[in-house]
Amino acid sequence: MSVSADIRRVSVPDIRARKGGEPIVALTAYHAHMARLVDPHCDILLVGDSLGMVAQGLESTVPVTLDLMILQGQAVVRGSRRALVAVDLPFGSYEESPEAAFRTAARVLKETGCTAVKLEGGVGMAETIRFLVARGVPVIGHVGLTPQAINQLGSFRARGRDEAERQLIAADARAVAEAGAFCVVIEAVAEPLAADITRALAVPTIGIGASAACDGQILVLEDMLGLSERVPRFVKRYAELGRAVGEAVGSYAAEVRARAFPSAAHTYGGPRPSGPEQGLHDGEKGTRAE
Ligand SMILES: Nc1nc(=O)c2c([nH]1)NC[C@@H]1CN(c3ccc(C(=O)N[C@@H](CCC(=O)O)C(=O)O)cc3)CN21
Ligand SMILES: CC(C)C(=O)C(=O)O
Ligand SMILES: [Mg+2]
Repeated sequence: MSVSADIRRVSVPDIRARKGGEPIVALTAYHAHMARLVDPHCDILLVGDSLGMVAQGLESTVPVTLDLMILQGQAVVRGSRRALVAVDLPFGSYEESPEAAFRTAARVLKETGCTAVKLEGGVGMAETIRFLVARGVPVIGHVGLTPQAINQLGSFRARGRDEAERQLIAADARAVAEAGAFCVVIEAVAEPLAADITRALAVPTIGIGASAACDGQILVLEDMLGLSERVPRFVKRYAELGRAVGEAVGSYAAEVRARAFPSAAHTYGGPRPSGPEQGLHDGEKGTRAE
């Protein structure tokens, strides 16, 4: 029997209640296997549209489709049990009208089983956020650097570099919070602005390249694991998994070429697989939910 049946997911009120308290830990996840590994440590798993750049090799998040977000959202919900799962609404799926946004968000909630959606934008999206929240869709706001606007912005640079732009970003954050967003992602702004916004809002702020002044932090998982080729300057690499993958695959390739793999232990009709070489299989058995 599963011991997990009584583990309740982090809820929207749980996140709201973290304002000014213990920092919120969030990471992106796109796949069931990574969700399973990350879930025990996180409050929020975001199925970010950055998956288009990280997993699809795209130059920006603009081409990411709703169908892709739903497929990966399903995988992350299946792979997790504790964290709140939120899914990014991709470019073109929500901006046209509050009604269009609701249809999109309803599909995401119904087809993935996630708890919340995230959408980019500030003052211009406040009416849409109010419309969604009034109809049972929890919304995470996203202000500062909004990557879906890359064609207007020109580059993924830090935002709020002059006072006028800082005022606009602060107004965006206030507008999405007042419209009912239960937390707000602030991307790529300097600490004083992030601190001002965090003080001004009644809901938690979650920073990415927005300093320790925020109520929580989020990073793209592949970036902090050392799997991404290039990372924004605000990323700290907590592991070098890219190197580990290269080494493992190099060993495999060398053994295949030398006919050292597969040995008898990994061949049907040979000795039963057991011992330290089989550690991966043993380990998986021990942590399965069923
Ligand atoms: N892998 C990945 N990680 C991310 O954090 C991320 C994505 N992808 N895709 C969507 C957005 C884009 N993001 C980015 C991407 C690059 C920088 C960056 O390196 N900025 C440089 C300046 C780059 C320039 O001037 O063109 C900087 O120093 O801030 C910042 C945020 C954050 N998001
Ligand atoms: C980095 C976060 C905030 C995001 O929007 C994404 O991964 O798409
Ligand atoms: Mg995103």
